[in-house]
Parts: sequence; C-alpha cells; structure tokens
Amino acid sequence: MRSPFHSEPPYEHGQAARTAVLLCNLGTPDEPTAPALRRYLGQFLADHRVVEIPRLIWWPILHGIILRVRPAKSAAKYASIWGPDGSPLAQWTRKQGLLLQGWLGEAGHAVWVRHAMRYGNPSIASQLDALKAEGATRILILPLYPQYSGTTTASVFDAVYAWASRTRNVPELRFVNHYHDHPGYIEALARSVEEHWKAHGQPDQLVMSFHGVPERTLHLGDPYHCESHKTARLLAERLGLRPDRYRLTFQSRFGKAKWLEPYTEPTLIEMGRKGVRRVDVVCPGFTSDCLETLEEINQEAREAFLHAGGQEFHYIPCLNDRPDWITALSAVTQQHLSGWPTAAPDKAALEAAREHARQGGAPAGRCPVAH
Ligand SMILES: C=CC1=C(C)c2cc3[nH]c(cc4nc(cc5[nH]c(cc1n2)c(C)c5CCC(=O)O)C(CCC(=O)O)=C4C)c(C)c3C=C
Ligand SMILES: [Fe+2]
Ligand SMILES: [Fe+2]
Repeated sequence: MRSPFHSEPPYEHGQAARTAVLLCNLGTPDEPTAPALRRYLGQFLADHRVVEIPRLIWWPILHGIILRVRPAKSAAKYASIWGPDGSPLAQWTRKQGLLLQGWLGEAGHAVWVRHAMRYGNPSIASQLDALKAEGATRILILPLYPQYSGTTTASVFDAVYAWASRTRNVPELRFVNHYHDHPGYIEALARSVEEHWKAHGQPDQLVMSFHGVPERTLHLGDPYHCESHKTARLLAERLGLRPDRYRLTFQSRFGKAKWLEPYTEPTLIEMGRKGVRRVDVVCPGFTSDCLETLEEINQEAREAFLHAGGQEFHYIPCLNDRPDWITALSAVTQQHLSGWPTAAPDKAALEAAREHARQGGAPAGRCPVAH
C-alpha cells in the first residue's frame, strides 16, 4: 500500500508556500459582434445571481427574446468604445493585474497576480487552474467591485466555489468582500476628481453614478445600496462638498422591474431642464472604464443632459491605472494577506511543487518528487 506521506506536497515543509492574488472583474465580449455578444450575454444573463427570476419563466424570455434582439444592439454600442487592443474593461483589468504585481513586488511580497473574468475570458476556473499549476498554495480572491453585491461579488465567489468543488487538492482561499470605505480607494477617487477640477474648474453639481440593481435586492438584505451611499458620502466629505452640491444616482437599469433610484439619466435630464449649467459625472463603483461608463454615461447621458438644456457635461474617468488606485489595491491586498507568508520561496522547492502539480500528484503510486 502507498504510504500516505507520498502524496504529501513539498510545500508542507514551508519552503515553497506560494501566495497568489486573483483579481476578478465582470467580463466583456471577445469582439464587438452579435455572435460574441450572444455568447457573453448568454452566460451573464443565465447566472441566477444576476437575474433572480425562476428558470421556468426566465429561460423562454432569455432564449426566445433577449438573446435574439439584444446582441446586435449591444454589439453596436461596444463597437463605439472598442479600442485598438480590444475591450477597455479587458485592457484596464489586465493592466491593473500587472501593476499590482509590480507594486507588491516593490513592497517586498513575492506574490503572483493574475486576473480573471466572471463571464467570458480568461475564466476564473482557467486562471485558478493556471495558478495551481504554477505552484500556488494560497490564493486571495479580490473582486474589482468596491461595493459588495450578491449580483457581482457573490457571483465571483460562486465561480470559485464551483472550481473548488471539482478540485482535489484545494489551495487555501481567502475572499475580499468589499472595500467601499477603504481610505486608499476614497483618496484615489477624490484625487481623480480634484485633478479634473484643477484643469477644468468646478461644476454646479457632481453626479456620482453607480451601477443599479433591482430594488428588491435591498429589501432582501443586499448591502450594495448602503455601501454605495457610504462611498458617496465619504467622497463628498473628502472633497469638502455640501450635500446640495452632489447627487448619488444609479444607472444601467435592465428590464421592467423597479431598480434602485434615483436613475442617472432622468436625474440629468431634470437637472438640465431646471437650469443646472454644468454637471460632472464620476462613476465610483466602476474601477475600470467600460461600456457602462464610456457609452452609457459619456455618450448617452451626455447627450440627454445637453439636449435637456444643460450647457457643459464633464465625464471624469474611472480609476483605471492611476498609481493612487494601484496603491489602494495593494493596501487592500496586504491587509488580507496578513498571516500568509509572502517571502520568495526556495527555488528548488518551488520547482518541486510545480512538478507535483504537472504530474497531478502521484500517478504511478509513487510521488514524482523527493521530499
Ligand atoms: C441583468 C441585470 C444586471 C445586473 C443586476 C447588473 C449588475 C451589475 N453590473 C455591474 C457592472 C457592469 N455591468 C456591465 C454590463 C452589463 N450589465 C448588464 C446587466 C446587469 N448588471 C448587462 C446586460 C450588461 C452588458 C451590456 C449590455 O448588453 O447592456 C459592465 C460593462 C462590461 C463591459 O464589457 O464593458 C460592467 C462593468 C455591477 C457593478 C453591477 C452590480 C452592482
Ligand atoms: Fe451590469
Ligand atoms: Fe441603504
């Protein structure tokens, strides 16, 4: 009989414990085309965390109507924001991963950073497989959503649990729920607004627009509404804005149900009609520019405000690759890594751990590496 010690991995000796961070974002289509959108929306809108309608009712609507009509319309919107390197959300998320890896390295942590998408590519499962194959034994799951919502954060966690349920040797896992009130995050937001104001002066009103969710999620206990309000209050306080100088609104409503109010675009139209001359819009819940900020806010909402009588509309970009934002992400990461060793492991032990992962354990009843 095989000795139980044969399957004991080399990192048990403490030399090759390897810590990794998986930055998780929502995802985006591979191309701005109707077929790519159909694949992406098919995966996204089938998630019961996102649409909480019983399958029996939702499935015919999704497959019979939405996936026939929406892909072409959404593809045209994506085409209007697509860059030379693809989807802005994908580009910024990739860059944030690389920068965070560098920042953590400079702070003396030998931590791997990868990024993954909840829908589309690279998937959470494929990136967790890759980290494990590289020898990671401890993984911090860091969603790129500062405010917790069951529709986003918990859905990322679901994907991690689903991967873990199919994995024999599960690494140690930690999860970041939120950082909506983290001083580094608030500071980065405040500086992004202040830099804009330094260059362009101040507006009559600052609109802080967050992605919406159905209102019923608030009554069912989802903290997203409250966390968005706390972020907005902290940002306003840090900017020294009185309550009558800013508004919190919710955008991107989907379907006919009531979502969190006030809605962004109707609020901007009302402001334009009431004679507000200039508004600046910032989207603190989005950590990367994406369709919802570049098209819905900077194109559609801009036009709606100006058409309603507003004179000047300024869109303040998301945190993207701002150094103060990467510093904040690095601070959140370091707080959550506390107690996990992050020193560079012994090279030979690491190679042994990788070999272990490559061999898938002890295929011939014999452990492939020496302990
Ligand atoms: C169907 C319901 C939706 C809920 C609930 C929802 C919550 C939610 N979404 C984000 C962040 C993003 N959403 C983005 C796009 C997007 N969102 C929905 C629907 C819901 N979102 C759809 C159908 C789409 C796709 C575009 C479209 O067809 O309209 C994006 C942009 C992705 C990109 O590729 O650029 C982001 C980011 C949050 C934070 C959130 C809840 C808090
Ligand atoms: Fe969304
Ligand atoms: Fe609330």
